[in-house]
Amino acid sequence: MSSTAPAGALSTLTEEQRTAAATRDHNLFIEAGPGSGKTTTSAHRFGVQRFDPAHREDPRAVAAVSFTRAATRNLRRRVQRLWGIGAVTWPHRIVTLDSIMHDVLHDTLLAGLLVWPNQQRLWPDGDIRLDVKDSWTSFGSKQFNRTAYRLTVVGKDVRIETGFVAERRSAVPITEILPRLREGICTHEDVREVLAQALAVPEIDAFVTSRLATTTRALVVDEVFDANDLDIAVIEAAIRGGVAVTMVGDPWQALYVFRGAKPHVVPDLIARSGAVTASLSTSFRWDTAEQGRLATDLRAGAGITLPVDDAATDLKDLDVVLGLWWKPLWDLGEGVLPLAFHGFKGGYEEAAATLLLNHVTRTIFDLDATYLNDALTVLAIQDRDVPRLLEPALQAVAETLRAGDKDSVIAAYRQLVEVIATVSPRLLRAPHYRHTDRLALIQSRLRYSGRPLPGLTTHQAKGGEWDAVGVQLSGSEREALASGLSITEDTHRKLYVACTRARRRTAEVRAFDAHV
Ligand SMILES: Nc1ncnc2c1ncn2[C@@H]1O[C@H](COP(=O)(O)OP(=O)(O)OP(=O)(O)O)[C@@H](O)[C@H]1O
Repeated sequence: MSSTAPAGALSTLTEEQRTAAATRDHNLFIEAGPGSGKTTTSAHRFGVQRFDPAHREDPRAVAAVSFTRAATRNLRRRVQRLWGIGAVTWPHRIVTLDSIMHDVLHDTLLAGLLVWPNQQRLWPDGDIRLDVKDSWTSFGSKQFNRTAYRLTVVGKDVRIETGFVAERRSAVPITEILPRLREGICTHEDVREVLAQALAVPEIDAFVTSRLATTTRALVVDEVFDANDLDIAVIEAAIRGGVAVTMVGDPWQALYVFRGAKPHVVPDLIARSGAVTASLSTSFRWDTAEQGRLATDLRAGAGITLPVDDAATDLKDLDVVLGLWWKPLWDLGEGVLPLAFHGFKGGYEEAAATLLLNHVTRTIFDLDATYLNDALTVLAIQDRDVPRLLEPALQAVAETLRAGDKDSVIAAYRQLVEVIATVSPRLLRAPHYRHTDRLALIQSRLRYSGRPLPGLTTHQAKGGEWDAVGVQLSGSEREALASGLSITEDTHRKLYVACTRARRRTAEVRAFDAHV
């Protein structure tokens, strides 16, 4: 294994970026606004620490974590481009924080500090292998029901508690879940639940701290303002263990409050860690004075009004349209093709339509539909190559839609049902407007005379940049921009992220009838 870093990897950085990437300060906080090179600098810092000659013989890992797979992939790609493929060979790695949590829980079970339900029978030779899934939907469809379960830590035992919630809601019934839990299968959510309780036990907390210290010498935490309580507890355990922790983020771009992110407590974490702050003051994103001014004004809380583009006529000047929600993006008309119908709910018909949407977005934009993986999981399709293998069959469905009128939607739906039956055990229901409506949405985009623009929500756009960005706004979002954004408001931060993705120009996009 080579320990030599590519020469001159830092030469393209500004003085500020270079200092942040190469400083010998043990704990570091890299603070910066949009486009100032946070990801670029994180990728450099990862390599500097990975190839540090002082640690040539050190067996411990340099790790970088982010909160989403997309952000992790982006950082890994940049590190490999800068430092070569060998930069992330074992034990060094760039993974989601969920993956670190899984490792930590696994080690805690292996050390005998926690005992999984049915552990003796499951892994009699002590070779513990939890099988952690994204969700339960690959094992059964969501149904309206009241059954619920929770994993609790009682002494050393992980126990399964069952019961009922007050209101029926769409969820996989626990009759599908309980046998799997006893087979050592669980979800990332379960891992988090167990770990959060386990870390309250001083002996386990001490074990996790020392485990992190003995396996990891440096940790880069990307987008630290998206951390929730458990994330913060694990980062803090690493700091206590003496791991060199670099925290990178912009408090204005914290978007994951719905997943429990606590952007307001991160400054305390940084203060407690004794991290030195490195600020990156120059943004490389803005190619026009207008876009630079917009970003500065938004951050200063000044009111702004975006120029308005007509969704019927002006889209050709844009590269992408962003919105806070999926549905209003579809409402902009056939010139915008969003990468998802709505937040993924887990139905079979929805998953089938998502596979078709993915075929269309791949063909037109070379981009995956946002919930492709969820769709494959729900349809119990293990082979991730299936979307590629289905291309000719899905193209035939798309042709039926493109060539036909409204009535062809039902024919296309039946055709799609047959295609899915070749790769999935799930049975799709007969045509119903709730299922065929999604195909009608795709049909209008296929029949559009021009090339539609991709529509993304702010969450998908985070970390991305384009020349010209259209933003879809509701009345209250427009008013929020006009009266000035506040960093403490979740919606305002989403608007801030949407309006700071463009290099050259940001415009509001409205459907034609919204003008009158
Ligand atoms: N020193 C530099 N010289 C030239 N271009 C740079 C430099 N640093 C970063 N860039 C470019 O600036 C753009 C933004 O960089 P990057 O994505 O790292 O910023 P960021 O702070 O992570 O952005 P955001 O917070 O908005 O996601 C990229 O196109 C990157 O290549």
